[in-house]
Amino acid sequence: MDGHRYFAPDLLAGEVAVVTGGGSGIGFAIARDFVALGADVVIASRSAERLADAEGRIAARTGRTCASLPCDVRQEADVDRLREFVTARYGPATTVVNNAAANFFMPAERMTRRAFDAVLSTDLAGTFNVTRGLVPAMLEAGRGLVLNITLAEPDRGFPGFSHCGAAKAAIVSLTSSWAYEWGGRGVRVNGIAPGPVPTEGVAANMLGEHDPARAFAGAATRIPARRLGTPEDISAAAVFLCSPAGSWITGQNLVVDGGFSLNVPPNAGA
Ligand SMILES: CCCCCCCCC/C=C/C(=O)SCCNC(=O)CCNC(=O)[C@H](O)C(C)(C)COP(=O)(O)OP(=O)(O)OC[C@H]1O[C@@H](n2cnc3c(N)ncnc32)[C@H](O)[C@@H]1OP(=O)(O)O
Ligand SMILES: NC(=O)C1=CN([C@@H]2O[C@H](COP(=O)(O)OP(=O)(O)OC[C@H]3O[C@@H](n4cnc5c(N)ncnc54)[C@H](OP(=O)(O)O)[C@@H]3O)[C@@H](O)[C@H]2O)C=CC1
Repeated sequence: MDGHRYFAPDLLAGEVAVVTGGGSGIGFAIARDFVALGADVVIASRSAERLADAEGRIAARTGRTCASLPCDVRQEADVDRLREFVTARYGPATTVVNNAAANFFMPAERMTRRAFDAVLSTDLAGTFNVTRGLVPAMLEAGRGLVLNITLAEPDRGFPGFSHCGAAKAAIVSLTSSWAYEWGGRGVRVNGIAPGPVPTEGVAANMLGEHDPARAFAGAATRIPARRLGTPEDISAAAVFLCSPAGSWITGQNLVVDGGFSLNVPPNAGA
């Protein structure tokens, strides 16, 4: 079920959106639904093969095309190329979704500096690089949107994934600072904090030796809504925040998690 069926078909017409990590998981759903709702979309990540496959799947599902460009968000030169590509193809970006991320299980006492840097440079510096590259044109135009994919309450920590927790906490802080600094110039900045969504990225990088099916089933029992999230749950919130319906919302970190972050015991209120 695609999230776009809840929205007017031309809701995002006129928007030029860049979705990093748009070739897989949550980013793919956001890109697909933005395309379906009339936006011009460029998906960007490292793997050209993954991007080409995603472009094909988006065209098949929506009947509209998008564009893609290989881009490592850690590299400022790649982001410069991305800005030039988007501008030549569709005009300056009006929306950026900072979704690309890296994360893997690693006990804190075993974490090397290289492992820490691998995650911080992708998640935090990547979000900075892409936003810094694309926002000046938005400020010049007097309109724009930045949407960061974050984590619920990252200041409470993320045991086993402390590098990712630190990066996401910093991104939530950037969300507030940017929203304040750019609010008067027509640029809104928000976050979405997803709860557990069983993507391939999570299965491949976050579960260690655990069997993914068992781990996901166990996680579902700890969610008040009694189900895991879907990429469509997250893309529906992204569409809302990036549409005119969200025009007075800025500086927020919207938690979309079926109540997971409430820490309600599985049988409470049942
Ligand atoms: C139940 C529901 C729950 C649900 C839980 C709900 C909350 C989820 C919150 C967030 C979820 C996500 O972000 S999910 C997104 C997951 N997706 C991804 O991670 C994208 C793909 N990831 C990757 O490509 C890689 O993991 C990535 C880190 C980027 C690799 O980058 P690099 O190529 O620069 O890194 P490398 O040079 O290979 O390695 C750098 C160092 O990092 C270490 N390293 C790299 N990958 C590693 C790995 N998988 N496991 C251990 N260590 C790793 C290496 O050992 C190196 O350290 P040395 O050994 O010292 O040299
Ligand atoms: N799934 C979940 O439960 C949760 C996810 N999140 C967040 O949601 C977002 C999406 O996660 P999800 O869909 O699960 O994971 P995926 O692994 O599917 O997505 C990660 C994407 O990031 C891209 N990427 C990784 N490194 C780079 C890089 N250096 N430059 C450009 N692109 C890169 C990958 O593409 P490529 O390999 O081609 O570069 C991939 O498409 C992330 O920000 C994640 O932290 C937050 C909370 C929960």
